[in-house]
Amino acid sequence: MKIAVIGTGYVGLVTGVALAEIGHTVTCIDVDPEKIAELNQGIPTIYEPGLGEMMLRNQKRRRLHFTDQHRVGLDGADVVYLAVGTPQLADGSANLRYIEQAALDVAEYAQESVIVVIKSTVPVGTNMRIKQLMLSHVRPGIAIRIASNPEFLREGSAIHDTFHGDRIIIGTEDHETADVLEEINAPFGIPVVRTDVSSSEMIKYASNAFLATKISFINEIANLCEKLGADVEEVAKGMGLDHRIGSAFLKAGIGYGGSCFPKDTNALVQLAGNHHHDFNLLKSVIEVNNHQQQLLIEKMLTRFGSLHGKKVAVLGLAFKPNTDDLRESPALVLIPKLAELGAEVVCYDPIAANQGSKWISAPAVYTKSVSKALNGADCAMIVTDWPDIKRMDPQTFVRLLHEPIVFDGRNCYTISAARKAGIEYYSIGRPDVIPEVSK
Ligand SMILES: NC(=O)C1=CN([C@@H]2O[C@H](COP(=O)(O)OP(=O)(O)OC[C@H]3O[C@@H](n4cnc5c(N)ncnc54)[C@H](O)[C@@H]3O)[C@@H](O)[C@H]2O)C=CC1
Ligand SMILES: O=C(O)[C@H]1O[C@H](OP(=O)(O)OP(=O)(O)OC[C@H]2O[C@@H](n3ccc(=O)[nH]c3=O)[C@H](O)[C@@H]2O)[C@H](O)[C@@H](O)[C@@H]1O
Repeated sequence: MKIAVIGTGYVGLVTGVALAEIGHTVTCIDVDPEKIAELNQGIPTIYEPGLGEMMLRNQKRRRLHFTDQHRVGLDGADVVYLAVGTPQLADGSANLRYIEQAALDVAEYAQESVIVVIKSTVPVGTNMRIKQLMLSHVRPGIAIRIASNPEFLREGSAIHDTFHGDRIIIGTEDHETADVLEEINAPFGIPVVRTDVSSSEMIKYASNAFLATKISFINEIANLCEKLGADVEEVAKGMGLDHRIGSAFLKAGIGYGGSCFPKDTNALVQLAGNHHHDFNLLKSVIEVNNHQQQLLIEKMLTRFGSLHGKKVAVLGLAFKPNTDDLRESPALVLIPKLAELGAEVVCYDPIAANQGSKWISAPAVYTKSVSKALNGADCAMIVTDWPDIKRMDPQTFVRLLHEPIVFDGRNCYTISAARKAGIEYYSIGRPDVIPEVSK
């Protein structure tokens, strides 16, 4: 079975590498020649634990190839995965320009009948529209079979998720196509769920929207806990033990970010609206998240009155640990706001520090040294729960900050550890810690 993957972003690259690892011959295609040049030198273009070694291994086995030429990559392919971006348009809906172009690329170069698998997250109905688009452009006699096979990997644990996923969803129009895809995926040993194309497309949006809902729900509970003197970590633990609820995605914080939850929740609201369905619940989830991203600034203003002239050490830029991805990171909201309020900002991130100035135009200094960021600052703001930040002794704040005042958007330390260290500590959904001397 010869497989082509169009798009070598997060999903395309991980899909291509994983399919090669389980024994298939895969060619990954991207329009970006620089990306392809790096990949051909064995350099992974994304930061993802475990990806680099697996990629190199399969390049050496000659099972994994990269090209910027669609003609070369699609030559003789039996199955083509489309894994291009579906970013958000100004109105919140999904931009399908890239997936349409990728489909036209397949139609142009397909020499024989082909199965086209859409991995990208696309609104319900897109697979069938893409099929029609291809059929109207392929040479006569070539059959196109379509399959929706949404991706559920998380950045930072993409390789683990791909090999240990909970399910593989395959939405097709016919059993034969589903048989082929089930056979391709069999070595993963993950349960396969066969369904129709539209339901498969909806499973992806509904899953992301539900996870985002869990996060906004626990964040609302956290905000209420602060007012009522409860501790959200205790509440989440107590709730999560009920297996009907589950403990995952109940970590309160400064809101969800990343390339998918924000865009996919907006796209689902738009999709619903296009069909005269007002998705009020999801609108509230988004609203709660937007407010949550501002919360640390509100806490700082309450504490200091004004941030003018304050030196703030921002710990973490990435939208979550183990990735250098800043897409929709709360840092993109918080850093410009701090600068606007007159604060001097120094940002630390172990991996994403050099991305800072590419993403954020507000004045700020970026460093890969946590002590450089903290040294002499008036307070620290924790945006990403990187393991090294979580493992750090809270005494470090006492040693390095001008005053040991910490605003923690990720609840990295226990209340007792903060008390013991003698720091002034404001976290999410938990009691504030004010040392006696600061009172
Ligand atoms: N990033 C993630 O963690 C996840 C993403 N998804 C979905 O997967 C899709 C892809 O997301 P990412 O990998 O993050 O996208 P991305 O934006 O990082 O990468 C897309 C790649 O496709 C290439 N490309 C665009 N048009 C092309 C064409 N016609 N031919 C060849 N290459 C082309 C671009 O140059 C780029 O390298 C999106 O729909 C996203 O919602 C789903 C699950 C997880
Ligand atoms: O469609 C996608 O792109 C992917 O979106 C998410 O994956 P990802 O965005 O990589 O990261 P998550 O681990 O889900 O975290 C997303 C955001 O939610 C936040 N989060 C997560 C969990 C939690 O309990 N609390 C919380 O605030 C994280 O800090 C992060 O900002 C989903 O988890 C994947 O299943 C999905 O494939």
